[in-house]
This record gives sequence, C-alpha cells and structure tokens, in this order.
Amino acid sequence: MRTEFTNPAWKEQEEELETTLRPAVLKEFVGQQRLVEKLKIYIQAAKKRGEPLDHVLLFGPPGLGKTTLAHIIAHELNAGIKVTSGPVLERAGDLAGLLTNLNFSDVLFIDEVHRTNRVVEEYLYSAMEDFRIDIMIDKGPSARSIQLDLEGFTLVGATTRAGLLTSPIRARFGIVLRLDYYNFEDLTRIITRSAGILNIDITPEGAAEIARRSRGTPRIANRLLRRCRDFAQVRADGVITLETARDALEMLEVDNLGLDEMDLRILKTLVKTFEGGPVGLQNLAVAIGEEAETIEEVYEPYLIQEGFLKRTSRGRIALLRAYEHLNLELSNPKRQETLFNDEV
Ligand SMILES: Nc1ncnc2c1ncn2[C@@H]1O[C@H](COP(=O)(O)OP(=O)(O)OP(=O)(O)O)[C@@H](O)[C@H]1O
Repeated sequence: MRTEFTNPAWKEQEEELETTLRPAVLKEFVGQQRLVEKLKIYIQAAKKRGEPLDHVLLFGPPGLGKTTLAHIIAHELNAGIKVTSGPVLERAGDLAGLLTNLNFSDVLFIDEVHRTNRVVEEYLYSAMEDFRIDIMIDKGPSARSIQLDLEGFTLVGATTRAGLLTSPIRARFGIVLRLDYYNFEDLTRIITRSAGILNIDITPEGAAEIARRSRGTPRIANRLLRRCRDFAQVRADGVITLETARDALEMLEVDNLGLDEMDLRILKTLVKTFEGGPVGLQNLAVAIGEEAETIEEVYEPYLIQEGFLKRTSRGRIALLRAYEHLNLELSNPKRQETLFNDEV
C-alpha cells in the first residue's frame, strides 16, 4: 500500500488548531490597536453607506494575523468570504470562477497576493475598479471577449512584502494596513486566551515566559504554548509554570530572547564567517543553506526590529547586540563602528 505523505495528519491537526484559536470578531482581536481602530471606522462607514468596503491590503511578516483579519472583516461586514492565494490562481478562469460567485459586499481573500501571475493580475484591475471582467472565450477566428458584471465586493490581499506588488495593483487598494510585531503584553494576552480555549493549565508567569520568547508573533506563541503543554503533561503535573515553560523552551532550542536555531545561525554566520559583514543576501543564504527569500521575509524583519542586524547599501551587517547576545567580541571594533553608522 502506498502511504500518502503530502498532507500529514499532524499538519492537519496543527492547521485545525490554528483555526480554533482564530478570533472571529474585531473585539477579540488582541493588539494592533491603531489598525483595529481604523478598520472599525472604515467598516462602519461602508455599512452605513450600504457600499462594499474599499479593497484592503494587509502586509507584514508571517503569523501576525493577516488571514485572521480577512475573516474578521467578512464577519464584521456580515458577508461571505472566499479564500485563495496568488500562486493558486494560475489562469484567468480560476479568478473568474471565484469572482462570479461573490455576492454583494462579500470578501475575496487572496493570500500572497504579490505572487499572482501578471495575466491574472491584469484581470484583477477591472474587477477591482469597475466590478467587471472581460474574458476571452474560444480560440482562433471564433475567439471573442465577453464582459461579466460582478457584484460589488472587497478584495483583501495579504502579503509579506508590499514592495513586491506592482504599482497598478497597489494603487487599487484603498485601504493599506501594516501589521507590526506584537508587544509582550499583547502576546501574554493571546497566550492566556488560547490556553483558555484549549483548556490548558498555565500560570501567569508561565504565560509571560512563553510571550517573551515568541518573536512578537501570535502563531509562534500558540505553537510554543502547545509544545509547553506536551512537556508539562509528560515531565510535570500538567501545569505550565515558569519552570516548565523554561525547561520546555530550552528543549525546543528557543533562547531567552525568542531567537530560534535559524535566527542564531544567521547571526553566527554573519559574525563568524563574514566578520560581521557587510555581506550580500545571496552569499549569506548560500552559507546558511536557506532560501534568500525566506531569510528576507521570515527571519530578517524580527532581527532588524530587535537591533541584531541591519540592511545597508553594501549588504547585511551584524550590530553590537548580536555580538553581545552571542557572547562574542567585535573582531575589529573600529571597522564595525564605521559600519554601524552606515546609512540603510
Ligand atoms: N491579534 C490576534 N489575537 C489573537 N490571536 C491571533 C492574533 N493574530 C493572530 N492570531 C493567531 O495566530 C495564528 C496565525 O494567524 P494568521 O494565520 O492570521 O497569520 P497570517 O499573518 O495570515 O500568517 P501567514 O501570512 O503566514 O499566513 C492564528 O491561529 C491566530 O489565532
């Protein structure tokens, strides 16, 4: 018998849990106050006018709540939602199928919208602007274009890199919202909320310890919470205390600032192999054995925000905090000093 490995059961379970933990309404969405404030006003105004909400672009690093917000927007609009992603929309027909099934005020959520191919993207322009699409049917001499009118809908696009969107598509999003990493208090609240939903016994100190090491990211916070629960159930009495959280996170190789194995590998390579930089992203990626895109989108934003690394015109450089955290001396303090002052 052939075993199907494409969608392992554990992955499905993790995805299911992620959905369970997803806040359904704006009131339950923790943190990102300014974004939430703005969104509330835009949604209320659109509802008051009886119009669809303007198209929304959500951008920010992975795991901060873009998908969650797309669902919340649909819920707050009392509307339906269809979910897809840029790479899945291969042909204009895929897009037309989704668009023509939307009711008035519904949300079409396109994750990784920057990875939509150019042909499909061009169909999006008139769909977003005039709520209609022209599609070609048939080929050769009998080829003709037919115009389909669409209901007024809201496109919610999510991307980790707003800079990669083409300007015509970016210009068609009337609402652009950036998600930032969460602070310690908000992450503690998210962990406490998730523990409540999953019936996990956790002390406030245990929750705080996980929050401190979650890289400012709710998805990571929820994942670490579940791993700490495993640890508490097997090695302790089932309660996540400060001690169990610390022991579990140590076992998971998440350090006291929340940096994981890959973060540390990036910093160590930068400091040791490249003497602190500057080094180009491609060279760094080869030395680490990771995709340049993943380093840039997933790891670097947090390392930059926390002051471990800097992007300069000449490449990446390690900052003083990286040396301190790795307990390493600056190999050439004078040279680094000039680099730290380099413009981004
Ligand atoms: N503000 C929040 N409050 C509570 N939970 C949150 C919040 N933001 C995200 N989460 C939780 O974090 C998990 C990840 O969120 P989500 O899938 O929305 O992230 P995302 O930004 O779409 O990530 P990606 O871009 O990688 O798909 C979800 O399980 C959700 O429950």
